[in-house]
Amino acid sequence: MKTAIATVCLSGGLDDKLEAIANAGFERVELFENDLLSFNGSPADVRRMIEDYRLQTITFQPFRDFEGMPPALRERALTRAERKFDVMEALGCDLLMVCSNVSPDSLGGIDRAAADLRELGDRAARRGMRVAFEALAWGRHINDYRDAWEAVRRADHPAVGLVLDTFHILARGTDLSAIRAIPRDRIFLVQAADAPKLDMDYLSWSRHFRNFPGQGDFPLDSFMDALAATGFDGLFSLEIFNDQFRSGSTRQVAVDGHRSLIYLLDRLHARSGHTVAGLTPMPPRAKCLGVEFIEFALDDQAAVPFESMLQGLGFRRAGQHISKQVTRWRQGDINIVVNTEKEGFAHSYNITHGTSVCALGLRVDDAAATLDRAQLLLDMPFRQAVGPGELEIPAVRGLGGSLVYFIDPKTDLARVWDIEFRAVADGSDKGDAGLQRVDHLQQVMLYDEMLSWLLFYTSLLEVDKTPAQDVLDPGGLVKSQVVQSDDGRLRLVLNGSQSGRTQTSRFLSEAFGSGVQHIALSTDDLLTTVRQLEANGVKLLPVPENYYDDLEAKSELTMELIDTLKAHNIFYDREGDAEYFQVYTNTIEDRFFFEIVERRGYRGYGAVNAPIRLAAQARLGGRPL
Ligand SMILES: O=C(O)c1ccc(O)c(O)c1
Ligand SMILES: [Mg+2]
Repeated sequence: MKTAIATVCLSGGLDDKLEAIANAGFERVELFENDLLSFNGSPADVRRMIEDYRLQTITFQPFRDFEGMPPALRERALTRAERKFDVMEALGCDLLMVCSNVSPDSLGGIDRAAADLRELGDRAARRGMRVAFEALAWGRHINDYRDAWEAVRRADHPAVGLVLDTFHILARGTDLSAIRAIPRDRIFLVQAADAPKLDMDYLSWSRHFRNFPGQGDFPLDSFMDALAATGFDGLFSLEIFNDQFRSGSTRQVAVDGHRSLIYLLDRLHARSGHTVAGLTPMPPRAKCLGVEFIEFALDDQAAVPFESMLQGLGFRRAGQHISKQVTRWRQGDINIVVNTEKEGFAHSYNITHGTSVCALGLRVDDAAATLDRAQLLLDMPFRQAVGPGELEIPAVRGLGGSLVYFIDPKTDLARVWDIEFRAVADGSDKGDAGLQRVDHLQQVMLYDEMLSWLLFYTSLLEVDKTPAQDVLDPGGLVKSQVVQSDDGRLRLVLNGSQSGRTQTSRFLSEAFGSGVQHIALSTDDLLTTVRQLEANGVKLLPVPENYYDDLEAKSELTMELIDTLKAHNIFYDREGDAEYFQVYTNTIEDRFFFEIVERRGYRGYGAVNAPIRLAAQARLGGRPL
């Protein structure tokens, strides 16, 4: 397919938009009339600028309120169209996109619309141009793609074709099967957009909340299957009206757009097995086998209390890097890497962000293939100098400029701990707390970044999103979006907030950007773990008594169990027969903390407990451990 993006998707002036579009790897654009009108230069100047970016203008749009006008207004509409053709001639664009009429003056009737489109087609053809007709979901008479197609079919003109815009089709829940019967050369343009499920009028939904394929809830894959059944191989463009995108980073949104398109076509390819023109085949989404390590960047001073906290949590010093100031701490299947180097990536990360997680190591089935896929998805690979005897671990840039490393079981990467680390004696007098695995990571980000990172993870790894939730923080609402693998081996909670006073927002300002705010580690027996933590001198986040009174009122737990939970500050949640137990450490440097969980068949994250936890943390104001 010949992929493109509409200028309306992005923020900035037309020149900023075109630069971002070209830099994101697009070769074609849909030019929105407003972007031309607000540009300080002639259509010929715009044409030159577009050509300088080696872009091609595939369509000029929208042309409104055309079909079905009563005779007195019909002539005016046709004259208006001629003026657009003049502009298009200067732009070097040959396709005018006409959206269905919303005017109260317009009249219904497919034959009337067809006759108007035929006349417009004649006029376009005389100038070597074409027109493409789209049903707006809120069109006055034509608001269903099947009616738009019928009008185009009856117009029976080689210069008149159909636009399929997934928003208008999927927002109305229109049956997709009729798409399969449309001859592919009659579809002049496909516009792709996703959107969250919302209960609102079509126009507001469309103009403010569309997002890129894969970021919303629409069944785009079903649409793609129907489209592919026609053999369609033509113009395929992103057309997203989204307030956030239009105030966001032009560059980032353009890259996200291209990534979403590549991923959409990749899914089509994976389902059908057929080659998709315009798509470089790529390795499948990486199966994530777990978190191999979490690396912290610290300075020498911060490392002292941090490492003593790790000891309190039952971690043992297990290895020292062969050439760097990097220590491996271990418990169960969990590896925490403490990096206090004075140069290199972790050091610069520490200078910018303070004590923080600078890298995640993910266990995947094939690390090299994962990196290949990442590059084809326009993710940013990362390389740094590798010392003698060290491994080059494939990595890409992740949240906040941190790194995501890929480790696999089939190469030397599986032996990274043996190759790059030498064993050291521990000497800790603190007991092992029975922590087994990384259960989940919570990453905090700007609200406007959430859709970007959702797409980053879901396009690269075999993880899927669950419905977003609003969590109440004493300082405002926090939006929380989970991405996780089916088997729970990778669970990420992405949090963002539009309020400046939430824990989420404080993290962003204090850590100078997005990053990991908390790490949840799992145990098979939380009560035993907590007793050991207490023996090790670890202070857990105190939970208010009211919580347990409420728990007693709403659950069927025995008084004895509730008393135990209360005595140890354990949160509880239940889903059917599945149970969840959680405790939190106090915050470190007022922003980072650990959570310890025991899952008994439970698949959630204790969202009901989050407001109480956030309030308790806000009250404490992050007392050091
Ligand atoms: O919201 C609109 O008016 C509008 C304009 C052009 C389009 O292609 C579209 O899908 C919607
Ligand atoms: Mg459209």
